Amino acid sequence: MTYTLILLRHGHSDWNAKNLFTGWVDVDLNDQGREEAQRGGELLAEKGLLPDILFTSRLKRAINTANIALAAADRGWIDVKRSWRLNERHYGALQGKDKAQTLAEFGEAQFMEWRRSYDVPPPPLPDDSEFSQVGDPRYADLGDDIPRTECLKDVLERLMPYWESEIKAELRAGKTVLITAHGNSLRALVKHLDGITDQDIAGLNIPTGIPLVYELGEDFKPTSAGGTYLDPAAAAASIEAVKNQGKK
Ligand SMILES: O=C(O)[C@@H](CO)OP(=O)(O)O
Repeated sequence: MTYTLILLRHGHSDWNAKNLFTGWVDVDLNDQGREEAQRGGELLAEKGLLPDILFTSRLKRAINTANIALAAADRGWIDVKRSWRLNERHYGALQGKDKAQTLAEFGEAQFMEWRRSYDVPPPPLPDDSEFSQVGDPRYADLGDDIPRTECLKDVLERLMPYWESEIKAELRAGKTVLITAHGNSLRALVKHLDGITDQDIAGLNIPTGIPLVYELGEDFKPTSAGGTYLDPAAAAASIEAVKNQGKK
């Protein structure tokens, strides 16, 4: 008996196109992102991988990717659970900043430490910043625990309780689970699933809009390390593009 878990990173947003750090800022998909979501859903339908339940973050680029993909697979009716624990990593004071300008200003080592190190968060975002989420009603349940910045380790720590209690329960019940989330929240989950080291996770990037399927054993370990992208060639090209963000 294996469990089927499908991970889908949202398609391109307006801020991906503008090359800005996004984090918890609620930016919507652009036309390219909507097309990616449509293709993602078509791939699911082609392979007969039909989700029974959807988990998303509370951010509209993930919510809308899921809506479009599930409509394309005629699964728009499945139950949905949303959590801030699946949100993108809070990018702290980098939210809203241009990636190329940040690279030029701080140099490659600092830029990559902020982007991809496991345990070094960017400086915190002041509460009065236009890019802060403090006071946003959708995070009222977090009170003053709402993040002001996060490193990948912080994301893993806030994601794990949700994975353990909510997501695993649906897998255990035999449901095909779709998680539609973000580059860094999915990197955290993949790190956990594949047992990737704190060092090696720096080199792992998740492509936009391409379903990544994991078959998990009863111990929730992948039967095939790294899972399977439903369009491997498109995944490889997108991974390269994500890796090189900033170098434009
Ligand atoms: O800006 C962000 O929130 C993320 C994902 O788009 O960027 P990065 O890949 O640089 O971590």
